[in-house]
Amino acid sequence: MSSRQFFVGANWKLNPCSRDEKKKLIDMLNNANFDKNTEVVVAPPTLYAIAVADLLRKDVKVAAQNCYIKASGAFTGETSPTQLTEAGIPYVILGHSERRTLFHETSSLVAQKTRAAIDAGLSVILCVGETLQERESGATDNVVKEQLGEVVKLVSSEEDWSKIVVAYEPVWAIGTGKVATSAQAQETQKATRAYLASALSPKIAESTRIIYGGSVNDKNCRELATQPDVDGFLVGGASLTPGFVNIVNANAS
Ligand SMILES: O=C(CO)COP(=O)(O)O
Repeated sequence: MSSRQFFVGANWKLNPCSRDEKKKLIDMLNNANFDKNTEVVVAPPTLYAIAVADLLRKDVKVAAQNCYIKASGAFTGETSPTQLTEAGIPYVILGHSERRTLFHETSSLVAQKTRAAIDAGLSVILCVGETLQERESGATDNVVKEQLGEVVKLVSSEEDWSKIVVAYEPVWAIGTGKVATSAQAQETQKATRAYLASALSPKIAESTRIIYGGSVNDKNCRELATQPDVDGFLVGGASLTPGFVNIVNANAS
């Protein structure tokens, strides 16, 4: 049994749209019985982050879904990591595959964002993962290494890595209902930890939480949670449903 604290993140993506839906989700979270040993983080759309943080129980933290590399300046439409810190938002998701694909974020930019976020005092949920084509061609571990390698160039101290949760999210499993098997998640997450050990240090590798994301639901979460290198989940669609409570409690005995 590892000493890493189980971590479950809710990535609401661009949901919900109405105030009513938002209130329902917050009520669901506030009334839930969560395992005390699990760290729970909710990432609403940035526009709602402050309001959600105000309304949410205080043992659940709030994350933004993205931020820029600069604190301020002429960068229309962006959110600065310093502004997030000032607003009392402790976490940010970076490198999500939707941002890499739809908004053309490179691994180098994601690494710069990670550096800037940590410098501003934020913790980072750093997403990595391969496409179906990359998995089928046997490139999974190399893709994850390349994505993490850019971050390792800019972020290498033990203190900085204590602020990072790595989210392994195979692109083919996101929003498709096609969850990775627990063996697939374990294999890639074990390889990811081995990479962190060789690129940084065994100590950093051992203490960094590596979570799984991609079609996690309240049916498949318990089996995934039994894997030694699965330290939690980043949940999309199912985080908008009452089943999210069971996912948070997937590691509870
Ligand atoms: O992208 C995800 C979490 O960041 C996963 O999304 P789904 O759980 O909807 O597959």
